Amino acid sequence: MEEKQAHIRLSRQESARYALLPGDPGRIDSIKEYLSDVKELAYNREMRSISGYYKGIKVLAVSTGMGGASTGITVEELHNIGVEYMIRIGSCGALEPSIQLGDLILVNGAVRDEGASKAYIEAIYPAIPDTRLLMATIQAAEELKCRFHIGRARSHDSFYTDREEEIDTYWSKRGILGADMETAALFTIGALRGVKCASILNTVVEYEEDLTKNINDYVDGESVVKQGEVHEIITALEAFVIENKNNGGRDNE
Ligand SMILES: O=P(O)(O)O[C@H]1O[C@H](CO)[C@@H](O)[C@H]1O
Ligand SMILES: O=c1cc[nH]c(=O)[nH]1
Repeated sequence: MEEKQAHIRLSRQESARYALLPGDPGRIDSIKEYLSDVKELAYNREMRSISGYYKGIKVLAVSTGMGGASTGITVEELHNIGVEYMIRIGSCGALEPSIQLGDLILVNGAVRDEGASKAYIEAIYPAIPDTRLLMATIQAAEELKCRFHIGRARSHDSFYTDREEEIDTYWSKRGILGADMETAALFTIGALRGVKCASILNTVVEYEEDLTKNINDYVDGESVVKQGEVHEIITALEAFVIENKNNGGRDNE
């Protein structure tokens, strides 16, 4: 039996070609609803993992925790056990006024305003997704007919400095759609390791809305934010199906 990776506590035997990466370990429970033959694999620190099948394809779901540092560790260890495709299933605050709660952002580039990616390579290196995987997420979101936007995000390391409003205004005026904490590290470290990455963000805070405000918008009895989470999970899983088909169906069970 191969040794388990230090943090994710997984080995090659448990691995899969495809992985969903939520930040929040709690989101693993939502992902479970869409998989068959689910197995709980490990739960160490903020990294909780399951495996399961979607339309015959084996996938892992592994939470990264918050921020670039723990995301970088998760990406490295998943790469070590043979994962080739990773899609972040995240949440974000909108920086573009027209983006509504529950809208998805399919990220086509991220501002590297965090520390982890800079520990690897200078800031002029771009944080961009794998083009084909991004295209697969766009196709999947179109087929699902959910509300989505394609554009840039800003990944950051702080929530509560004295400059948050000023920073948000700055990036909002420069066409950045939303803010999260992990996408830039995922894209940068993933690309350096040859992993194909994409990031889908569900909007949980509208632009200039108070971060601590209780979210109370409901559609058909379901929170629009919860609906956005369902949309991002299905979009990512369908993107894996598209990618697998493009590769000749090599992972079909
Ligand atoms: O919901 P997740 O995926 O964790 O994403 C967002 O939520 C956390 C902050 O509340 C950060 O991790 C941010 O990127
Ligand atoms: O406003 C927000 C909400 C989630 N994640 C962020 O990074 N910012």
